[in-house]
Amino acid sequence: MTTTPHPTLAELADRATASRDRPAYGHDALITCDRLVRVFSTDGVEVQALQGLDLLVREGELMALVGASGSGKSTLMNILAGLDTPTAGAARVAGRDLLTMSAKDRLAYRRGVVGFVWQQTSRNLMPYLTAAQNVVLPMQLAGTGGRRAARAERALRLLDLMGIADCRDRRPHQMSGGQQQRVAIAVALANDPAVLLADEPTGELDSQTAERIFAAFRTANEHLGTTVVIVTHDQAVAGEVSRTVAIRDGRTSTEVLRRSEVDAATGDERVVAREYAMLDRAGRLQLPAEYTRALDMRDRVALELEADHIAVRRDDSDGARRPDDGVGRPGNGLGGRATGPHDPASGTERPGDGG
Ligand SMILES: Nc1ncnc2c1ncn2[C@@H]1O[C@H](COP(=O)(O)OP(=O)(O)OP(=O)(O)O)[C@@H](O)[C@H]1O
Repeated sequence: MTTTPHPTLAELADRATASRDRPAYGHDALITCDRLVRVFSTDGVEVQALQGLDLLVREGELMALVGASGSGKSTLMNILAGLDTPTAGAARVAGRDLLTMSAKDRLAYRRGVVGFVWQQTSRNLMPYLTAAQNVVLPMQLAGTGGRRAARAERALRLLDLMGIADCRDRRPHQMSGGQQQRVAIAVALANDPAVLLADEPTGELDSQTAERIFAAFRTANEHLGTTVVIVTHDQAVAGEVSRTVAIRDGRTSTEVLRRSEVDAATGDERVVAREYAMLDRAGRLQLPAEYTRALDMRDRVALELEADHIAVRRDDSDGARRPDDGVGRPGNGLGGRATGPHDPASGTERPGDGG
């Protein structure tokens, strides 16, 4: 639609209808985090663990979340698991509003809608129960899975799917760390959850075992259709999924999408990975620190709208030119706009903080 400086009433009505009919943010996603904020206050000090995080996960996805220590990954996982509540923003999982759920709904959510696997193998399983009994337990608590024999049968099927049927009568201390994590995945799947959340599930394991755990998540995703979100530091795991979302300073910053491409000439299949920056609904974008450093961009940059892209250039205005600049690169003067770190339109953002 073209915009005119003085729209007619009819044009205004058309615009209003167009924006009303536009689907809401995340309307078709299984997980929607919309400007999610979580502030912790301890001893009068406030920590903003999540600072307006946006994330959409579609049904049936198997994706990874990565980020430096303290970036907010566990905080997000605890919220999605229904163990913690956000301070502000919106979070919906499989149609449940995580901010307004009652205590009763929250319990039902934790038992039936999400399953989780934690890093510490000991946190996932009851030490005095066998593998099969551990898998039956969530069904007993939720009153699902039918009669006793049906629950036992389902437990065995899940252990079999995870490739550890032979461990069914063993207690956790009689299994390896990798076997325990695969039992933990079976436990998390017991009530057929919509989403499986895993926080560093391979953190305590060697790389070969980690590979097997990842294969178990893939099996759950492919055979049962479960949506899987894995927080990981493990580059190998991150490299195996089709989408990796990076969290930085409590916000989603970049996304890597991988897809297979067949080389037209040789017929060989290869995986192509491409990194994207996240553009939020206020139009904010974080530039990678290595890009801004390479071009010595700081404080403010000049933007130019081109036919199919937006150019971001170093601020070469007279006031900003530094003695060591050497070559000046004046903009073309066609509609260039400089934005600063405190542009009123962008709130209090620091573009590309290098953190
Ligand atoms: N219960 C809490 N009380 C106070 N601050 C907290 C609490 N939980 C987390 N934080 C703080 O919130 C920030 C994000 O923490 P979080 O555990 O989510 O990070 P993370 O990305 O999971 O880190 P790691 O990879 O080390 O587990 C950190 O600064 C952390 O110190």
